Amino acid sequence: MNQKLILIWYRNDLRIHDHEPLYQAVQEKAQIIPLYCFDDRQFGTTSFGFPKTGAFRAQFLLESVADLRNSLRSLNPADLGKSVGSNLGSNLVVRRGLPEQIIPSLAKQLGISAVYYHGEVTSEELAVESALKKALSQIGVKVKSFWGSTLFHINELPFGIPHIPEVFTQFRKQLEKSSTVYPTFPTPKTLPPLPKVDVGELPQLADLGLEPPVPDQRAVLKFKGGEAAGLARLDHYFWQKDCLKRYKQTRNGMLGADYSSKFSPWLALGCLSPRYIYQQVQEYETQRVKNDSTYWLVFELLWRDYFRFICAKHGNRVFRQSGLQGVSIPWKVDWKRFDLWTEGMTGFPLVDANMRELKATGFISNRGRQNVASFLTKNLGINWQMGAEWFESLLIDYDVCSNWGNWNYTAGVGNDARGFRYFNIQKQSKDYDPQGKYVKHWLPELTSVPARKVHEPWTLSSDDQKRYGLRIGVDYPQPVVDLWKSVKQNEKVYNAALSHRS
Ligand SMILES: Cc1cc2nc3c(=O)[nH]c(=O)nc-3n(C[C@H](O)[C@H](O)[C@H](O)COP(=O)(O)OP(=O)(O)OC[C@H]3O[C@@H](n4cnc5c(N)ncnc54)[C@H](O)[C@@H]3O)c2cc1C
Ligand SMILES: Nc1ncnc2c1ncn2[C@@H]1O[C@H](COP(=O)(O)OP(=O)(O)OP(=O)(O)O)[C@@H](O)[C@H]1O
Repeated sequence: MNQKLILIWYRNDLRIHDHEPLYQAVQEKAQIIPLYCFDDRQFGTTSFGFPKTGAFRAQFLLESVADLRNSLRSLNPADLGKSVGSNLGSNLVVRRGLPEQIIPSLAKQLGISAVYYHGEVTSEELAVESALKKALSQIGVKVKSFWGSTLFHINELPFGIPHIPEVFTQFRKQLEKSSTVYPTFPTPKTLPPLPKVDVGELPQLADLGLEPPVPDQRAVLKFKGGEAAGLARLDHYFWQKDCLKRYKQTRNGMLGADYSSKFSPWLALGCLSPRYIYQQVQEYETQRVKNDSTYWLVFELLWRDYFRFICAKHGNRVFRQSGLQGVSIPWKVDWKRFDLWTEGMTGFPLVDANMRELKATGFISNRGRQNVASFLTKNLGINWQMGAEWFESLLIDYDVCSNWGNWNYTAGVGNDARGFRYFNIQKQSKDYDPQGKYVKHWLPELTSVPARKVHEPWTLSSDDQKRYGLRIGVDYPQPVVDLWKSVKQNEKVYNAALSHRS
């Protein structure tokens, strides 16, 4: 009898550890073809005209795919056993184009009997899945979709998708009470060799129409894509530097490598599995310490799960201007002010430092994201979708559900109807950057301004401006709005929109 031939379609699951489709195919003693397709639709433009996958994201993706190929293929025998996945004896087939065309054509050419992959929940991804299923069913190829991106498996939810609680706390409490995290799937020790097939070259950034991003020495971390780098980051954060025991106290920081885990880019592309992180947290709790901080990292991973399940529940609502809540707010499409925001030229140092960091590195902290998103929507009253698309283009940890879900929240169109909430930028600046170290890191023009003035440079007298070598309106901008007045105006608009809701 001919051996079964299974194609593993890699998507946002670029790893070999805790990978159910790969594990299953090995269990079935099948021949295996791992495939990654660079889908041109992901390299087009967003509705507001930004590159859908910008250069930082694309670079991180290319590194991750290259690392997966390394893990899957035969390396130098001297590397055997040195790192996860070295010398598995297979390879990664790489193609560029539409998966729903490439996979059926490979299936015909090679006699593939089944295609296994991790399913997604949002419309662009689902559309590809259904086109693929249709094409494969026409040629009699079996398709099997697995659930694998979250900490809690979909089968472990104490409620069906249509009944997922809208409010995070209810979601979390029910899960914590009655669900368990599945153990990780074992990493295969070896794989069958690839059948004869052209493995294909990895594209370069230029092939994807992108310029290589210029590295910025001020970045929090030299992020490198791939499972090996993701596992190394975990080892560093938990085991080498012992940072997990202080995570809850440091997680709101903005400066430096270790205030938070920085796992998000690897999680977004599936280089790290959340269940593996969970297992390591448990190990840490046994070997080192169990405290609020070790709990809190898992708590944050639950936010990630929550957004994914909420997207599965609500479909395209998360992308719509009226958001999950369905509230029509007359958002502005003010390109002039939007550009000041993206360039970090609003005149508010905390906002500007974060926006410059984002543009220069493709990453900013959670504290930063909340503040800049609040400023765009609650102070400038600008359409939150423009902000979400800007993040989509730039963030190396772009995760469709976490990004659009969090933007829904900060814009006040999410499903936690708690009214018009906003961040007081001046208070946030003083609370989270009391010495001004963060803003000075990204805004060198403010270097000599003393801490007590650095978050409100517009209040400097002309003598002080001379003393600190800073001309407001020339070297650093005047504030683009009055913080207080703008928030009050937008609150009125928001409340009026809510009261007109049917
Ligand atoms: C407007 C906005 C947009 C965002 N867009 C994204 C995005 O595209 N991708 C993304 O992964 N996160 C997004 N976040 C959530 C959060 O800011 C990042 O996950 C976090 O900053 C990543 O850094 P870290 O890995 O060091 O986080 P840590 O503090 O170390 O947290 C550990 C992990 O928990 C998860 N997590 C933490 N906070 C959140 C949250 N609020 N929502 C969902 N998951 C969370 C992440 O997977 C993170 O890696 C967004 C937040 C906001 C306010
Ligand atoms: N993974 C993704 N990343 C970013 N944007 C996405 C993703 N998946 C879907 N979208 C966006 O979601 C939007 C789809 O929402 P929209 O409600 O306009 O579609 P629709 O065709 O009207 O949906 P429906 O058929 O449910 O009415 C599109 O702009 C699409 O690009």
